[in-house]
Amino acid sequence: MSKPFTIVIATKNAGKVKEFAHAFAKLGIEVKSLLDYPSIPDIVEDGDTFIANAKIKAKTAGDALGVPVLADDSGLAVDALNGEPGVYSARYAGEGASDAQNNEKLLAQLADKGARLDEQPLANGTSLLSPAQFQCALALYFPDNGQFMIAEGMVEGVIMDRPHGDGGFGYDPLFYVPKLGCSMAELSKEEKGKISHRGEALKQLLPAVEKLVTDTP
Ligand SMILES: O=P(O)(O)OP(=O)(O)OP(=O)(O)OC[C@H]1O[C@@H](n2cnc3c(O)ncnc32)[C@H](O)[C@@H]1O
Ligand SMILES: [Mg+2]
Repeated sequence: MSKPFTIVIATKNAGKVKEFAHAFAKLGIEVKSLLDYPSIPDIVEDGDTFIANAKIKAKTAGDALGVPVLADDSGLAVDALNGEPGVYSARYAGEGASDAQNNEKLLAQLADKGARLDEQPLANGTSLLSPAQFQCALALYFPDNGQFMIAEGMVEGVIMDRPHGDGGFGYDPLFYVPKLGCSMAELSKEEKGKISHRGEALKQLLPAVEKLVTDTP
């Protein structure tokens, strides 16, 4: 049996790695991440947009490893906070902040603004605070010709005043998905992948990744 194709994802986020591994496993593709290549130094994400940061991560890792690399830059845009935290989502509560610290800061900022939707609270007493979107940019970089393929995805939700669920990562426990009637953290990887910003972007790049598999000797 031939060795499975491995794609490198330029991320150190274990939650993203699990989601990509789940999606690619169905195609018989294995996933490696920057957690497997500790010799690649931390990448400075100083772009103004998700696309710019995804390109920086994919190019840095792709040039270092000499193989095509996929990178994900993503985040949460909250209407009541004028689109914040946006590209600062990972470091909202400061450089190296944990998911719990970022979630706490998000709730504190929304409380400061007195953000609350007029609608009835959810059945479990939870209140809805502000519409929000998860956004994702993916960049697939080819070091042999310096070209990128880019895809974007987005999912609409509403920030709740308390966390629900223990799946996913990041802001998932605070992100209510109206069309499913639960939080993003209450979904399985399969369910999240079908509706998420990352799932939507990945769907667009899958044909290119499959071509990579068939073109690689
Ligand atoms: O840069 P890498 O190494 O990929 O990992 P990161 O966690 O720093 O990733 P980003 O720079 O793209 O920052 C995205 C942040 O946005 C949040 N985020 C992105 N996608 C999410 C998702 O599917 N669910 C919950 N939160 C998400 C989460 O807090 C991430 O840390
Ligand atoms: Mg990052």
